[in-house]
Amino acid sequence: MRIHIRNTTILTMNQEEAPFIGDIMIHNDRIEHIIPKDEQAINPTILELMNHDSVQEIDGTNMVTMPGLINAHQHTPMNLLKGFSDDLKLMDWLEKKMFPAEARMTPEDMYWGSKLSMAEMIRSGTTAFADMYMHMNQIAQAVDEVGMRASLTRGLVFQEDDQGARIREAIELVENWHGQADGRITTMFGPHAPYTCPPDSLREVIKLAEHYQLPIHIHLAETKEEVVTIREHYGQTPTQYLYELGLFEQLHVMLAHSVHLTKRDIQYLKGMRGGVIHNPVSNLKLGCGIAPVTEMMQQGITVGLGTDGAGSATTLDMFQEIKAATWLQKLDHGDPTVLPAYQSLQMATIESAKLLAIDHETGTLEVGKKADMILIDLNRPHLQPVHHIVSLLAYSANGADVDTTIVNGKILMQHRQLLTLDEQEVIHEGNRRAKRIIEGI
Ligand SMILES: N[C@@H](CCSC[C@H]1O[C@@H](n2cnc3c(=O)[nH]cnc32)[C@H](O)[C@@H]1O)C(=O)O
Ligand SMILES: [Zn+2]
Repeated sequence: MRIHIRNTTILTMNQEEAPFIGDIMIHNDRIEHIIPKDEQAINPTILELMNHDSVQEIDGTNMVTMPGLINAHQHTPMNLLKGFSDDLKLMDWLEKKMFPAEARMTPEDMYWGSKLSMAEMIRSGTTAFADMYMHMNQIAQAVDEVGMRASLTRGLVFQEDDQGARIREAIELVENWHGQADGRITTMFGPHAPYTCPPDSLREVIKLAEHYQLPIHIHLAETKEEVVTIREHYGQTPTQYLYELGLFEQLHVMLAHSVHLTKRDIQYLKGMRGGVIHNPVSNLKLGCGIAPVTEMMQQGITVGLGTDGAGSATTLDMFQEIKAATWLQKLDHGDPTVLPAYQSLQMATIESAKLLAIDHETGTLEVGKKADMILIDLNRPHLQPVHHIVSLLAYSANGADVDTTIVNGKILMQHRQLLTLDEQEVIHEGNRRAKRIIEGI
């Protein structure tokens, strides 16, 4: 099965390669050819291939084709809790609203909540995401059916009883789903956060991750309160707490937030495998603070982008995260030259791919990589005139400008029509379930 994207402006996100007009040939799940226009005439095999009748044609005229966006930190079923509880401090929001609501959520709620998030993500140009939640089997099922790429983690909190059940669920997820769904699903282990994971529990999860040779996905230093709590309990910063437990010795680690870091904390993270997931909109909305993104990048730490759950994020539109990330850093440093447009797009593509340990497969458009890409329609007033495409994409585009979304060589949305899920059914089911879950909280 081949798909030929014709006459499109190609932004490969491979180093600082400038956008160019050309064609892309997809063969099954991979990128087979990327052909600049001026090379087509001298390449008869390509021309012969393009005119083959079994090729599905996509007219990419007036569209930019770029790597799909990668949301490196999500709690997808929380889309059912979007707008249910806003304007609260994190721990109040978590303890008084989220945890009670989550206690009512059934495995089927996770399936439909995750599908509602995936509908929103596909529409706004996200092709891969990292999820940390519970009842992960149903979420994996939804990912398998819808066709997205996902890194899945069973989030582990150790404040309540029956920890065994949660650990068993985490191991089942890894054993049943890692590498499944045509390789689109990968898995990690997820101790929730320093303040919900005492040392012994954290050591247990680290041992598990080392045994399975899989990464760790954890929240870190999101709020000032967390820093105070950990200092009171352990006399350390949250980062030092993780470092002393040996978290960074062998494992690939994804650290969500990492807002409140001292200079010494950043040194602890220097040279780590994996890196930091920056969630600027969530940090803004929860009043958490501004993560030291520029400083971490200067130390060579990989920094990708995520939205966090729809409970604390406002939408799952990664174009919004891109804008918030670059504009926050410019404001924080009083310097408009920090985190320029191209670098902010890299955070949402290849840098997030590195965090999910899938950058060998996706994150840039290169021959041989997986065919995960989006087509953005420039033919609209807010994206014209086209002086610098990279600036337009970083500073002007939004999720509604995405016309087509392709994952693993399969078209999930074309001309803004979702092709692998029934959007009205998902909206109906999501509403029905959300009402029950939040009743009386
Ligand atoms: N509550 C579940 C664990 C789910 S893991 C993911 C957890 O992270 C929580 N969460 C979502 N966003 C944030 C955030 O920004 N900071 C910390 N926790 C969050 C979310 O509400 C959820 O409880 C259990 O008891 O097994
Ligand atoms: Zn989170």
